[in-house]
Formats: sequence, structure tokens, C-alpha cells
Amino acid sequence: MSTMLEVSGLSHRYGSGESAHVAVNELSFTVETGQLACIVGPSGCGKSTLLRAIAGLIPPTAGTVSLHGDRVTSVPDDLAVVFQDYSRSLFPWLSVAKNVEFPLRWSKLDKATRRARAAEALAAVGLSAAESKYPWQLSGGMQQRVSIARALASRPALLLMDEPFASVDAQTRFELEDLLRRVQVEQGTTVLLVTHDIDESVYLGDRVLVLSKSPARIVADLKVDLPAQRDQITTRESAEFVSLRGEVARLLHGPAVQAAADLAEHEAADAAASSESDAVVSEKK
Ligand SMILES: Nc1ncnc2c1ncn2[C@@H]1O[C@H](COP(=O)(O)OP(=O)(O)OP(=O)(O)O)[C@@H](O)[C@H]1O
Repeated sequence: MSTMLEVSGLSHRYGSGESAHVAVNELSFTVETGQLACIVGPSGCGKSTLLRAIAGLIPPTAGTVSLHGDRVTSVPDDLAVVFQDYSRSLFPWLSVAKNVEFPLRWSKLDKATRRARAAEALAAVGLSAAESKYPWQLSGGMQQRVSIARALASRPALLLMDEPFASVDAQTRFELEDLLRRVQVEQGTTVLLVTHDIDESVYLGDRVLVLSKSPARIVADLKVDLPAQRDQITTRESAEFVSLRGEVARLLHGPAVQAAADLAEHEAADAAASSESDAVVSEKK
């Protein structure tokens, strides 16, 4: 297996001086090609910041991100992101098919190929019949399926998903989780998905990275040894699933997370103090 994503010593600090806030602190991990890796962490720990830095939407304060070996300095062409808020990510004045096709306008594909790609992506998420409808004519779950189709249409090397199912009801969430796993297995897409839901991270992932409280650090990197074919009832009842979700819950709510957060906070404070004293020294010079 080759490495698709490499995150090395990644830190991100918002602001400077006394109001500075270190959201992510020296994170390093890789995601292999074709893997579905989940990141789970407490609310406010820095998950979205991490995804934004990986996507090239914000420059990290320190560290690097590489996608198939290329350093990320702006949003890569072969990267797609699905956000939690589908209602703000779809254009209400464009049909479903046009929404899915929209980002392909910037590709070198001709019109017919763009249309075919959009139709194929909509078929993969079971929405072929809705292609001429408008987003506001669809349920929340269907709108999020359109967002997923739009991301898949560009055949991204890496699909980043930030709490993609957090805004839909529980039944739709289960359906969308199964849809994502099916499409990911069929198309071999590499996915990095952020969630605060422990069960979702275990059900979806080939791997679960557990983050500490803010500033985010990796507390554990767990392999999910569940069969590739998963089922919302039997998988969630299985001994392996129950044991793994217990392990993630203990990690998230136990002393390891607090200890990692305390350590990260100390290191971040030390780093801020040393950069301030460097600034004073250079000012004196
Ligand atoms: N633009 C910003 N400016 C300053 N601070 C920010 C900014 N964005 C996020 N933060 C702070 O950084 C920390 C991490 O935020 P982030 O949104 O990355 O966490 P999260 O784990 O995704 O949160 P949640 O689970 O609630 O969505 C929080 O304390 C947040 O207040």
C-alpha cells in the first residue's frame, strides 16, 4: 500500500501574543491509499482546524502536509471536501445535476464527460431520478447525498469529510454511513472523516485516530478489525465492535486525553514564550 496523505509535525495557532490559541499541536500521521480513516475527538479539540490545514485552506503555523508526495500549499485539484452543513454548500438556483457538475468546470474535461461523470456520481449515491430537481426540493439526507456525489464526481485522490452526517436524523445517518462505506469500497477512495461520534468512527473506519482535548494531539491510532461488509445491526452487536467502542470511549473520557492535553498545553505555552523572546531579541538587534 502506498501513502496518500502524510501529516508531519502539524501545528496551528490562531492569533498571536496573549490572545493566541493553539488549536492543533504537532500532529503526525499518514493515511494509506484506499483507507477510510476516522478522526474522533472532543468538541472544540481542533478537528476542523486540522482538516482545513490538510485541505490547504489555512496555512499551518508549523509542520507539513503532503498528498501523494506533493507538499500541500493551497487547495489541491485532486482533493474534495464534504462539510456538515449541506444547505450552505449546495447552490439553490442550480439543479442537482448542475450542482454535481459545477466543480468540474475548472477541470480539463469536455462538457459531455463532465455530464457523464455527474450522472455516474449521482447513480453511485442512488439519486439518478432526482437530477433535474433543485436542492430545496430534497430532504436533508438527499441533499447531503448530492454533496457526496459532487465530491466523488471529481474522483478525488483524497476525500475529506467534516462531521458529514451530524445534521441529519439518526435513520438517515445510518443510511448515509452505509452509502459511504459501499461507495468507498467500490471506488477505492481514500477518505479522512472527522466525527465526534465514537460509534460512527468505529462503524465507518478501517482505523480510528483518537484526539486529545484542545490543543489536539493523537492519543491513540487504532486498527478496526471488523469485516469490510458491515451492517448497522449485526456489526454494532458484535463483540469486536463493542470492545473497540469501549476502548475509544475510555481513551476519550479517560486520563490519557487529559494528560495529552496538559502536555500539549505546556509545550504550546513554551513554544509561544520562546517565539516571543526570539522576537524581543531580534527587535533589540
Ligand atoms: N478562526 C478562528 N479564530 C480563532 N480561534 C478559532 C478559530 N477557529 C477555531 N478556533 C478555536 O480553535 C479551537 C479548535 O476549533 P475547531 O473548530 O478546529 O475544533 P473542533 O474539534 O472541530 O470543534 P467541534 O467538534 O465543536 O466542531 C476552538 O477552541 C476554537 O474556538
